[in-house]
Amino acid sequence: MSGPGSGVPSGGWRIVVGCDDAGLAYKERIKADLLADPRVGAVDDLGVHDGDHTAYPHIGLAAARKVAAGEADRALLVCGTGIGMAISANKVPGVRATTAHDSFSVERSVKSNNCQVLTLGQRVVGVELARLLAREWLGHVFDPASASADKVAVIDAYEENRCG
Ligand SMILES: O=C[C@H](O)[C@H](O)COP(=O)(O)O
Repeated sequence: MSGPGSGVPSGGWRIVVGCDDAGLAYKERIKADLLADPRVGAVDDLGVHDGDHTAYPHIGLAAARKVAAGEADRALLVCGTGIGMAISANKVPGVRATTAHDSFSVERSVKSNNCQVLTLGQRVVGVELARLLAREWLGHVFDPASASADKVAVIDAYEENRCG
C-alpha cells in the first residue's frame, strides 16, 4: 500500500476522462473534481471539447486503449446514457467497462469485476450523483486474492484464447 490512501497507486491514480457532446458538461465537472483530488496523480482528457462532435465510440475506444496499454490506471467516460461508451471500451482486449449509476454497483464493478472503466450517463443521473459516484469509485480497489479473482480470470482466459 502506498500513496495518499488505501489502495491508491504510488503517484496517485492516472485517470483518462472522455465524453461525447452529450456528456461534455459532466466530463468537465468530474475532471475538475479529479484534478482537485489528492488521490489522483494525473488526468488525461481525450475530449470531446466544446464544439467538437466526435462520436462516442472513437473516444471510448481511445480511452480503453490507453488503459489496456498501461498508460492509465482507469477511465471515466460520459455519454448520454453511458451505454455506448461501455460497449465501445469493452471491445478493447483486457478492458472491463461498465455503466453504473448507484453506489453499490460502482463498488462491485471494481471489487467483483475488476472494472477499470466506469461510464456515466449525463441524461440519466443528476450531476451531484455523478460526482459522488466518481469520488467513491476512486476509493474502491480490486483484491486479486479475493474469491472474485477466479471468476474474472475466466473472462480473461476466454479473451486470451480468442485474441491472444
Ligand atoms: O450510448 C450512446 C450515448 O448515449 C450517446 O451519447 C447518444 O447516442 P445517440 O445520439 O446515438 O442516441
